[in-house]
Amino acid sequence: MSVHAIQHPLVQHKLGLMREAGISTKSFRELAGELAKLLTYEATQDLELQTQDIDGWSGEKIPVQLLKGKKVTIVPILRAGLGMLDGVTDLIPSARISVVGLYRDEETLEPVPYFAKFAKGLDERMAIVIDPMLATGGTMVATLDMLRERGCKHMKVIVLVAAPEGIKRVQDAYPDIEIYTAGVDERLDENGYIVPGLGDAGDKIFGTR
Ligand SMILES: O=P(O)(O)OC[C@H]1O[C@H](OP(=O)(O)OP(=O)(O)O)[C@H](O)[C@@H]1O
Ligand SMILES: O=c1cc[nH]c(=O)[nH]1
Ligand SMILES: [Mg+2]
Repeated sequence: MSVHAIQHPLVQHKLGLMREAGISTKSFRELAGELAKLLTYEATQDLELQTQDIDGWSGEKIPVQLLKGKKVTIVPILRAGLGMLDGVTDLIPSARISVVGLYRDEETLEPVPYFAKFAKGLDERMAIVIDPMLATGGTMVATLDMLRERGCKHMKVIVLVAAPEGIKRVQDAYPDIEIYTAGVDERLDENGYIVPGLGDAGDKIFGTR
């Protein structure tokens, strides 16, 4: 598995703004969407192209490079993953969307699933799982397990911030998966929050803090 920690100046700037303690819901939400878009650009660099002849403006046939039409499903993890969804669909507008709902139990830090609705034909699709936070990794591994159980063979992960502990947990369970992130942070605190992190991303996106 590779971890792609994107160093692009726009990515680092936007991530820096999101870390500000007093950030408004509006700004946090906007930045989450913008970062999701930039990370999607990075995560789709290996999509295959094929040459097709089209009618050009001059009346001549011209060869152009178009996407080969790999089927994609985007998988937002409720709630916080919804804050990234528009950014991803801006770049992959024809993708099917599979939604999973899991929350992290505050005491045990283990994921509790409460919703799942998947696109058809997962065995033929690349799944891009989106969630702002990869903390202990429990939620992400549970989501990848659900996809794998339904036949999905090609999965990628986009998170805004990842903790080393979460990366290791995903890596141990899914050695081949690629993770795209704006930041690999230092550690988890005693409550399982990423430090320096972003705080509770779901609460900040939905304004429920
Ligand atoms: O890596 P983990 O330790 O499993 O933690 C990460 C999960 O925790 C947060 O969700 P939360 O449980 O707060 O739910 P929410 O999106 O509804 O706020 C976050 O959005 C991830 O889904
Ligand atoms: O730092 C963290 C960890 C889990 N969930 C969050 O929203 N933030
Ligand atoms: Mg939350």
